[in-house]
Amino acid sequence: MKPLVIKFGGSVLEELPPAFYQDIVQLHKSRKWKPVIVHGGGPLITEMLTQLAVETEFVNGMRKTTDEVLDVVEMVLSGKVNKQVVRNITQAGGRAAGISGVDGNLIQARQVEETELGQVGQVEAVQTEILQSLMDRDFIPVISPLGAGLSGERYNINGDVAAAAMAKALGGSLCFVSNIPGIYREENGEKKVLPYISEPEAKGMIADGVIKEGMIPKIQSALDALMYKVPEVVILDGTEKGSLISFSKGHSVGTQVVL
Ligand SMILES: Nc1ncnc2c1ncn2[C@@H]1O[C@H](COP(=O)(O)OP(=O)(O)O)[C@@H](O)[C@H]1O
Ligand SMILES: CC(=O)N[C@@H](CCC(=O)OP(=O)(O)O)C(=O)O
Repeated sequence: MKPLVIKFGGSVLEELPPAFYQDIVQLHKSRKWKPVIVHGGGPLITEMLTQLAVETEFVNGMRKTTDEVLDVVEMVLSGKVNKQVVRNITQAGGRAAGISGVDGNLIQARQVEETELGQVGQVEAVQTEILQSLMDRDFIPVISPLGAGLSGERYNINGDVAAAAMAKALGGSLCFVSNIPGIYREENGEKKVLPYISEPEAKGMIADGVIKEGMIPKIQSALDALMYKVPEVVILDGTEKGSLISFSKGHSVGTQVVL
C-alpha cells in the first residue's frame, strides 16, 4: 500500500461533493493506497477574523500571524474544518481520525526566516509515529496544519507546506486538490491548463507574476517535495468528477509538477 497525501485547500473545501469523499474511501478500501489528508481553510479563517474585526494580510500567499490571529487559525482549522472533514469521510463510509500537527509532535516547527510574518512556522522535522498508529488501525488521518515549537509554542503552517512535509516523511505521492483544473498560462490570449510544469518554468512564471497568491506556496512545496524524492506531485480540481481516481490510475489529470 502506497501512502498518498491528499491536500485540499479552503478554496474548494465547501464545494467538494460527497463523491469526492467516496473516492478517498474507495482508494483506502482498494488496499493499494494509504490516504493521508491535510486540509487548509484559509477563506474560513479570513471570514472568522473579519467577523471578529481582526485585520489580516497575506504576503506571497502566507498569512501574517499575530498571537490573536493564531488563536483564530487554530480554532477554525482544528476545531471546525478538521472535524467537518472527518464527518464527511465517515459519511462516505470511511474511518477517519482528525489530529493537528501538534498532536504526537507530528510537525515540529520553528519561525520562518521572514520574521515579519509573525507566528508562521517552517517545518523542522516530522514525527510520523502517530500517523503510523492510525494507519495501522485502518484510519485515514486528517491533519490540520499547525506545528509545535521546541518550547511549547505553536505555529501557523501553510497547508501546502505541511502536506509536502507529510509526503516527504512518508515517501508518498502528493495530490493538491484545489478549485482550478491545474496551472494556467495564457497563450495567444487564451487561458490554457498546463499538463506539466517543470521547475525552471514554474520559477519563471512566479517571477513574471503568472503564478501568484496561493499558488506560490503550492508550487514551491511541490518542488520541495520532488527534490526530496516524493515520487509524483499533481495539482487537480476536486470538483471534477473522478479526478482523484484518474490520478490514482496513472491517467493524466490536472497539472503534474516535475523537476
Ligand atoms: N497560474 C495560475 N494558475 C492557476 N491558479 C493560479 C495561478 N496563479 C494564481 N492562482 C490562484 O491560486 C489559487 C489556488 O491557490 P489557493 O487559493 O491557495 O488554493 P487552496 O485553498 O486550494 O490551497 C487559484 O484559485 C488561483 O486564483
Ligand atoms: C501561514 C498560512 O498562510 N497559513 C494558512 C493556513 C491555512 C491554509 O493553508 O489554507 P489554504 O490551504 O486554504 O490556503 C492560513 O492562515 O490561511
